This record gives sequence, C-alpha cells and structure tokens, in this order.
Amino acid sequence: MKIALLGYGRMGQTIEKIAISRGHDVVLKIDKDDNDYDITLADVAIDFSLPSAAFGNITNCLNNNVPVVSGTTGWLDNYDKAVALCKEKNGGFIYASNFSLGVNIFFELNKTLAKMMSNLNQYNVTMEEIHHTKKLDAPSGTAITLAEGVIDNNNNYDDWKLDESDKSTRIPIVAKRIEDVPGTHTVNYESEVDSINIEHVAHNRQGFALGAVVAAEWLVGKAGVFSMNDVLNIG
Ligand SMILES: NC(=O)C1=CN([C@@H]2O[C@H](COP(=O)(O)OP(=O)(O)OC[C@H]3O[C@@H](n4cnc5c(N)ncnc54)[C@H](OP(=O)(O)O)[C@@H]3O)[C@@H](O)[C@H]2O)C=CC1
Ligand SMILES: O=C(O)C1=N[C@H](C(=O)O)C[C@H](O)C1
Repeated sequence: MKIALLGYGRMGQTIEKIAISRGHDVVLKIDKDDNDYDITLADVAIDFSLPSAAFGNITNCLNNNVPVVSGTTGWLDNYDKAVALCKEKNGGFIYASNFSLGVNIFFELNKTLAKMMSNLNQYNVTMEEIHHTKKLDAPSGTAITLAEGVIDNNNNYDDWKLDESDKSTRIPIVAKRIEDVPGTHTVNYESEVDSINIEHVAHNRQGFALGAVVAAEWLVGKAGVFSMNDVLNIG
C-alpha cells in the first residue's frame, strides 16, 4: 500500500517504521511547509498533524478520493463537516481519539463501569489524563471520548469540564503535563467509603501507530465514515 503521512512528527515517524515493517511504502511525508504535493500518489493518507491543520488535510484527501485515517485531536468542531464531505464524495474516513488496541478495550470497560454505576449515587466520577509537555490540546481527545462514554451510559452526568466542575452533573477532567509521558488516562469513582479506579498507561507510541496502520489497511477499498470499533470488531 502507498501511504501518505500528513504530519511527520513524533507519531508520523513512529507510523513510518511500523508501516515499512508491514510491507508498505511511504510515498509522502508532509509537514507544515510542504504545501505543494500530489495526494493522489497515495492509496491512503494517515493524518497525525496539528489541531489547526487536520481539517484541511482531511478535506484535501476526501476531495481527491484518497481515503484518510486521522488521529489528530483538538479539531472536532469541524468533525461534522468532514463527515458530510465524506458522504458527499462517497469517500472513506476514520477518526479515532486513540488508535491503540488497549485504549479501545479500555473505552468499552469504561462504558460498562459507567452503566453499573448509573444507579449508585454515592459515587462521583472524575478523570485524569497525563501527557508530555509538548501536547497542544487539553483535555486529551482520549479523555473526551472517556467522558462521552460515561455521559452516554450513566444518568448522573450530562457534560464534562476541564479542571474543577461547577456542577455535579459535569465530569471534572484534570489534565497534567509531565516530560515524556506518552499518555495515561484514569477514571475514578469516589465514595465516602472507597475508590474504584480504572487506568490505561501507554508505555510508548507504538500501540497508537500500529492501530493507525491497521486502520489504514482496513479502510482501503471501503466507502463510509468508520470508527476503531468497526476496524477491531469490538463494542
Ligand atoms: N489518535 C491517537 O491514537 C493519537 C493521537 N495523537 C495526536 O496526533 C497529533 C500529532 O501528535 P504528535 O505526532 O505527537 O505531534 P508532533 O507535533 O510531533 O507532530 C505534528 C507534525 O505535524 C506537522 N504539521 C504542521 N502543520 C501541518 C500541516 N498543515 N500538514 C501536515 N503536517 C503538519 C508538524 O510540522 P512542524 O513541526 O513543521 O510544524 C509536526 O511535524 C496530536 O493532535 C496528538 O494529540 C497522538 C498520539 C496518538
Ligand atoms: O498528544 C498525544 O501524545 C496523544 N494524544 C491523543 C489524545 O489526545 O488522546 C492520544 C494519546 O493519548 C497521545
């Protein structure tokens, strides 16, 4: 498969190694200053760029009939427009806030726990995410997906908020930035008598990168807007 990497930073470079090890060719490596390139050289594009760049990259792919996998976080105000364009062009598109197998299992565990806690008002949920100091967005896309998983499955919550919550129905998410941490997410249920925590700790970026390449392999030849649950057949 010929792959275009839209964003050749920490993730783009990790994805390149995994893509080559799986027999693919990386035909384009695009960064900020690379404005003039032919995306149709690729069978599929993988976008791990910047919140400000992702929507333009995705639009360019869909307008040129190149299926696109995006892992960039912090651009979701434009997600519905990307979905509409994908449908109009009969293209292929997958966004995931987290492509690792472990986090996608963790997302399902979080939803199940949220359902179990729905009638147990003595527990209050909070979330914490820890990432490296270069991360541009907060809270992380993964923390937002976890919060949405609780909101959709637990009657006690209807929104989330970064830092302190001003309302008992809004899940507080604390975002910490510590040198070199690839990504740690914790969901905590606290009562007067005990605590229940579930946690996912990424040891490096390889799980994210492998998931993105697997998603790209799966997407080629398909039309529609998909999620990692479709790729992994879970959920
Ligand atoms: N969904 C998931 O599983 C994961 C998602 N992420 C997300 O992926 C994104 C990238 O993360 P990471 O690799 O760590 O970030 P980096 O900052 O290391 O890489 C981003 C790259 O994008 C480049 N870039 C800037 N503008 C454009 C543009 N218009 N088109 C293409 N590339 C551009 C930057 O180039 P330059 O340096 O020249 O500006 C940089 O090389 C983030 O949003 C992060 O949250 C990260 C890990 C996993
Ligand atoms: O920026 C990162 O590094 C990561 N971003 C994603 C997010 O915002 O959830 C996924 C992962 O946690 C690493």
